[in-house]
Order: sequence, then C-alpha cells, then structure tokens
Amino acid sequence: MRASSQLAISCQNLRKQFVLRHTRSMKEAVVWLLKGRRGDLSKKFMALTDVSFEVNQGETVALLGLNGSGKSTLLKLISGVLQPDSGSVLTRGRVAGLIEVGAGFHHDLSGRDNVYLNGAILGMSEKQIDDMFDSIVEFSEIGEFIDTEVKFYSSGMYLRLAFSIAVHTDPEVFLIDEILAVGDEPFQRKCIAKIKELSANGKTLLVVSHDLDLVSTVCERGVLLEHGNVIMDGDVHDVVTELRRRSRDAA
Ligand SMILES: Nc1ncnc2c1ncn2[C@@H]1O[C@H](COP(=O)(O)OP(=O)(O)OP(=O)(O)O)[C@@H](O)[C@H]1O
Repeated sequence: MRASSQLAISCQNLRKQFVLRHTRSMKEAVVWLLKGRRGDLSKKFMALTDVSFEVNQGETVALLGLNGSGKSTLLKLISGVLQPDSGSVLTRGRVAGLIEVGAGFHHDLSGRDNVYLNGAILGMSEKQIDDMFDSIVEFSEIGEFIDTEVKFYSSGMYLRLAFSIAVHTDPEVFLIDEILAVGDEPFQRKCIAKIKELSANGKTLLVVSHDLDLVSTVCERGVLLEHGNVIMDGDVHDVVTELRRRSRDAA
C-alpha cells in the first residue's frame, strides 16, 4: 500500500493483543462450563494499545523503551510480519526488514540459494541478483561458506548474509531490530558505517536498540514506547535522556 507523498511510514491507531494462555485449570474450565461458557478463558496481553506515528522519507528514527514496551511488535507490524488487530500501516517504497536473525532464510538451502530466495522476496529480479551476487558475498565476508547450508551458520553469519542482502536490495525504508548485537565488533562497525551511508543517501531508517549511544549517533529522532503507548517523540538525545531517567527510576 502507498501513503501520501513525503511519508515513508504511517501508523494509525495500531492495536495488537497477544493470547498468552489458551486454557486454564480444570476447575476454571468447569466453572466456565457451568456458567454457560460465558466469558473468555484465554489470558490476553495488550502489546500495543493505540499507536499512531509517522516517519517522513529520509528520517532516522530510534524506537526506544524498556523491555516489553512493544518496540519489536511495532516493527513487525510495519514490516508486515504481523498484522494489527486494528489500525493501519502504510509504507512507501521498498521496505527491508532485519528483524529476527535468520528469519526468511530456508535452513536446508545453502547461503547461495538463500541469497536468490531472499533477493526475490525483497523484490529483486534474478538478473539483478546475478549482478550483485559477488558484492553481496564480499560484504558479508561469508567466503567459502556461501555453499554451506545455512543451518550450519552461526548467528553472526546469518546476520552478515541477511544484512548484506538487505542493503544490496537498495531499500527505501530500512527496519532494524537489535540484531546488530550478534555481529562481532568489526562487522558491527561495518554495518553502522553502511547504515550511516544509507541515511546520508536519504533512506529512511527505523532502528530498535538498547544501545543508546549507538542510536544517538545513527538516529536524529526518538520515539519512546511504554506499555504499548508512545509517550514521547522528539530529538533522539532528549528521548534517550528521558529513557535513562525512567530506567534509573525503575531500578
Ligand atoms: N507472539 C507473542 N505472543 C505472546 N506475547 C507476545 C508475543 N510477542 C510479544 N509478546 C509480548 O508483547 C510484549 C511486547 O513485546 P515486544 O517484543 O514488542 O517488546 P520490546 O519492547 O521489543 O521488548 P525488548 O526490549 O525486550 O525486546 C511483551 O510483553 C511480550 O511478551
């Protein structure tokens, strides 16, 4: 779906609830039956209550918040991995999501086959992938392991290949969730340099990370989530300061 001109991402009134437990004890089930099956036996958790925010093309935004505040859920709704219970998500241009390490890879296929599979999923033609294949492998530093089945890859190797494929698809919008943490330091530095290059080229970035120093250097804007609500949206330094204050209070 497409949003209006300048917007890269538009989220309106997003709500997402998860079912935590489908059944209760035998006693609870009997009571429920005796009451004529009224009510709901499952336990639910509201991960996102009513989230609205917009990101313009070229903006670099950090999604911040304490554990369980709803950051990853929001990123998954934007990438389309999850569907909201209500509300809408619109994105403009090609969206590349690095959300879960290894997600989107077929474990029984080699790295090479996964490059073609993922490239196609991200909207590249076979010819485009042919042309970029060597560059993808070179950036990933996977080397001779490119013909090994990815089920034998370490989490760092998954990240290297997934990151390399994603940046080579030349996305307009790049969604990154924490995964950089599994890369070793030299590769992390390389990813961060690449992310800064994407941003300098006017790409839109939405980053989830607990590395507040990192997001302060990569992002301009911060959006702070708490219990599934946006409670602050502004300059990343101000939002990081507020999150640090709340983290101290929570300790
Ligand atoms: N598939 C799921 N089923 C049930 N509950 C879920 C599911 N996914 C997320 N949740 C719950 O929703 C809440 C928000 O999770 P989410 O992963 O979005 O938080 P987060 O802000 O990214 O947290 P963290 O900083 O720990 O990564 C959490 O309480 C989590 O347990």
